[in-house]
Amino acid sequence: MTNIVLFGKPGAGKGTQAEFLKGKYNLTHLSTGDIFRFNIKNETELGKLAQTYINNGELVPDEVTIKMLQSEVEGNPDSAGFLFDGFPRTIAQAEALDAFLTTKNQKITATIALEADDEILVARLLERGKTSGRADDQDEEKIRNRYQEYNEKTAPLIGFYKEQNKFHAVNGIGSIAEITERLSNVIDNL
Ligand SMILES: Nc1ncnc2c1ncn2[C@@H]1O[C@H](COP(=O)(O)OP(=O)(O)O)[C@@H](O)[C@H]1O
Repeated sequence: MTNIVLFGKPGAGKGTQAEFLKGKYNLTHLSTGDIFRFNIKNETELGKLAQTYINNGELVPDEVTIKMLQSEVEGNPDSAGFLFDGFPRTIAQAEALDAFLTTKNQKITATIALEADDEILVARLLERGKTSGRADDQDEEKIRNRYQEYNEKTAPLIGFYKEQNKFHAVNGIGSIAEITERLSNVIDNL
């Protein structure tokens, strides 16, 4: 079983690449952002809980996010492996994920980061905001807040996975196909 964490700042292209990688490697794609947005759209209890955080560019509390992620994994018992996109985003989430996978005799195979400069990413998000309808993509202040959240809470995961020799990084600037190829090179050599 191959379990990959796709890592990167907001706008780095995780969702775009996941669409290609999931088919190529037969992985179940779990995007916490997509799951939250689906729940918001359908006005579920989870959606109501997450909405304010998301619209303000803040992280949804760990407790809520971890529980949701676990139930998504449990809901795919026949999966050949998972592509985690947008999770973990805090050390507490990463520890909970490791503990949870251990109970299933599984582990994270590798974490692959898509790297790009902040200015490029902010411009990409504002562009996406014109068509995505995402409130968190339309306001530069909320975007900045997501970067602050990333720097404070998510960036420490780089060290967490480096210590386990599981951290790989690829250049996230280039054509979509070029970047898929860079990611595939890493996965093929795991
Ligand atoms: N693992 C997580 N922990 C907490 N909140 C999350 C997590 N994943 C997604 N969210 C919430 O959903 C929002 C959108 O997620 P996502 O679509 O992955 O965003 P981005 O494009 O910023 O990477 C985040 O800004 C955050 O509020």
